[in-house]
Amino acid sequence: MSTRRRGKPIEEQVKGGLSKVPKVKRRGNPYFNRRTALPIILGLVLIVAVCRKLYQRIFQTPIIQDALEPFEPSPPVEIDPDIFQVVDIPGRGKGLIANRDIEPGELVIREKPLFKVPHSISTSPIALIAKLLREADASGRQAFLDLSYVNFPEDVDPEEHPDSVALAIFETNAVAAGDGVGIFPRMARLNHGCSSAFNVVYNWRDKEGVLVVHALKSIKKGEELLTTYFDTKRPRVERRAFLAEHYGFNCMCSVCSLPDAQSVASDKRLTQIKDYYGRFATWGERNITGIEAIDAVRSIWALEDEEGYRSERGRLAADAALVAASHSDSAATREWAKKSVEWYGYELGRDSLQVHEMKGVVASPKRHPAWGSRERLKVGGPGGSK
Ligand SMILES: C[S@@+](CC[C@H](N)C(=O)[O-])C[C@H]1O[C@@H](n2cnc3c(N)ncnc32)[C@H](O)[C@@H]1O
Repeated sequence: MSTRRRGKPIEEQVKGGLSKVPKVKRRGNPYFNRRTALPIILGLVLIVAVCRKLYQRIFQTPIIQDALEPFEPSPPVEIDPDIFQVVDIPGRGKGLIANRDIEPGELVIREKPLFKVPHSISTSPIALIAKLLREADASGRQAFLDLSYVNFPEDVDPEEHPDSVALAIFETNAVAAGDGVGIFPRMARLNHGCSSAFNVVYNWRDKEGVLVVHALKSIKKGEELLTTYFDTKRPRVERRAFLAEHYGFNCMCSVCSLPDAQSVASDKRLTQIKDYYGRFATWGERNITGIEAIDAVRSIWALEDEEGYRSERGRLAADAALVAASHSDSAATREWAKKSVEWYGYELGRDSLQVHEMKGVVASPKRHPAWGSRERLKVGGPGGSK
């Protein structure tokens, strides 16, 4: 079907209509005409460039890109091969147990995908996964087939339908990896915990083509390493329903098994955190002031401290730095950027691109790309009053 609009051809419309509109006479400028315009513009560009250089020299505020070397992934950090062991855990299948105390920010897994499936595919997923498995080497294929799976129809015999089993394994274990979804057999043994219960976070690094897992909190020897399978900032009843449907288990993590009164208090905090995130986002639409936006960030931080929720803080502090920079609050931009460096460091690694970028903001707040894009305002740093 044609998408062209019906109507008179444009020439006819112009002929009959536009020619009748009286022409507005252009005012002539004796100093600014076609002949003089180019040299004037070039002159202005030159003056601006010279002023900018002078300004940078006087105030020593090199732009972020100049202040730091361009980001290059550092050589892989060596991981202690015995940092955890894979063991059977009653009621959870296999899981990872720390063999020693682990510090926040420590790298525990760095893994290339066994294979990746793009977000949009033209063939059937079952056929694609079967093909990718055939292409994997024997040990990779075995590692994949050893993984657990759920939600397999009871009336179907797995022995007779190996391709359907492969799809179920994929659905139970695949995680986001840039432009696709990947299988990482070592990481896939991580079990789930909600809210304050998870202590490691995984993250895909596009430039390196690897998945990294860092400790978000200190983990004691003998403790289980737990990640989170989804955004758990919602009430227990909803979390459990989601996990039962998608992962086939009734969550009994330390947060889901809190006594009722404490669980209600935790649910309330998680809901409030989510609401404050929603409020914070409205600063983008100018519905709240920069001061109110920073207040929302402080409220999130305080509620998370109470809850023991530690994730996403690098990003939150980076967003607060953006608000502060937009309102030209240099001290606050730097303080929030410092927080961001610290928390991105735990969650994504001290060698991550995000830490590198936020170090640039700490070094030179006024060179934040959002600097001065809103009215001047003292919004305050993380230590300011609520
Ligand atoms: C990605 S796998 C994790 C590793 C898995 N336990 C194994 O043995 O390979 C996901 C599955 O692990 C189990 N699982 C994960 N977290 C759990 C938890 N907190 N409690 C019970 N089972 C859990 C569920 O069966 C889930 O479908």
